[in-house]
Amino acid sequence: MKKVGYLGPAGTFSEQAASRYTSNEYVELLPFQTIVDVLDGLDSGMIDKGVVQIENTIDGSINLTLDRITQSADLFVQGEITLSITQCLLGIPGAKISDIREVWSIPPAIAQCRSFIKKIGATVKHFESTASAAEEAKKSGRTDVGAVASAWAANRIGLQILADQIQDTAVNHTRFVVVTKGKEPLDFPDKTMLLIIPCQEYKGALANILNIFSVLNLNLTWIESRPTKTRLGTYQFYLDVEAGETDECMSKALSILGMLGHKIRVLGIYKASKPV
Ligand SMILES: O=C(O)C(=O)C[C@]1(C(=O)O)C=C[C@@H](O)C=C1
Repeated sequence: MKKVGYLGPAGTFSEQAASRYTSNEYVELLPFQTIVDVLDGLDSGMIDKGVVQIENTIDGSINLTLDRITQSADLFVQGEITLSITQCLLGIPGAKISDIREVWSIPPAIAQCRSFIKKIGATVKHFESTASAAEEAKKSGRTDVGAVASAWAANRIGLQILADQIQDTAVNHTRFVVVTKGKEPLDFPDKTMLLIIPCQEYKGALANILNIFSVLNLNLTWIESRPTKTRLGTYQFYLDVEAGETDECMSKALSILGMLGHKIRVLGIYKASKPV
């Protein structure tokens, strides 16, 4: 049976993403402590696929995921799933919202609920996931601690929902990518994830790169920059293009970028999915 890794423990949004993505397959879902552990597990052959968060409506891209995927030449994005995220404040049974002084969760979940946390005047403490924060809150027995996590986590871990819909915006989505080691063939892909390291030889490289996609009528659904980690002020760019790698316009874009001296790595080829 294929093994699929996700950020655990049971009760995380990542578990929901992994179980929904694989709902038509017989797979074993394996929890890991961090995103990096999931992708290390993939690299070492411990699992066949990893489902990891990459982007959120409110908090933006997850740098750890980008950096760790980039680190291994073999890791490849071959799918995506986007979840609608409703954050709740969970407390131990009997706790009251007016008692909460500390809010525990993973940094992106905290960032999604900044206004609410400010309103209740609580301090924050970071954990590796929403569910690990919820488990620790339960173990602590403290009535002044709340965890930001899902209603599903409340149910699984045995906590009470003190407030729901506490994220800053009504619409809140997190996109997860499905990563494999090596490329697996896929029918009719319609999205390509690229890493472009601009040639440092000339000015305006980014404008020039973006122009190539615009002229070829290729839509970009996501763009992120990360430091090259070699020299301050030098960046590399991550792009999701709404086209398969072998579509005519995409092939043209890739060959023009190559001719101009930019370094390109195709990080993934996959099917676009609608939020669930
Ligand atoms: O901690 C979890 O439950 C996760 O699955 C991680 C994560 C994230 O890091 O973005 C995933 C979705 C939500 O945006 C909040 C937390």
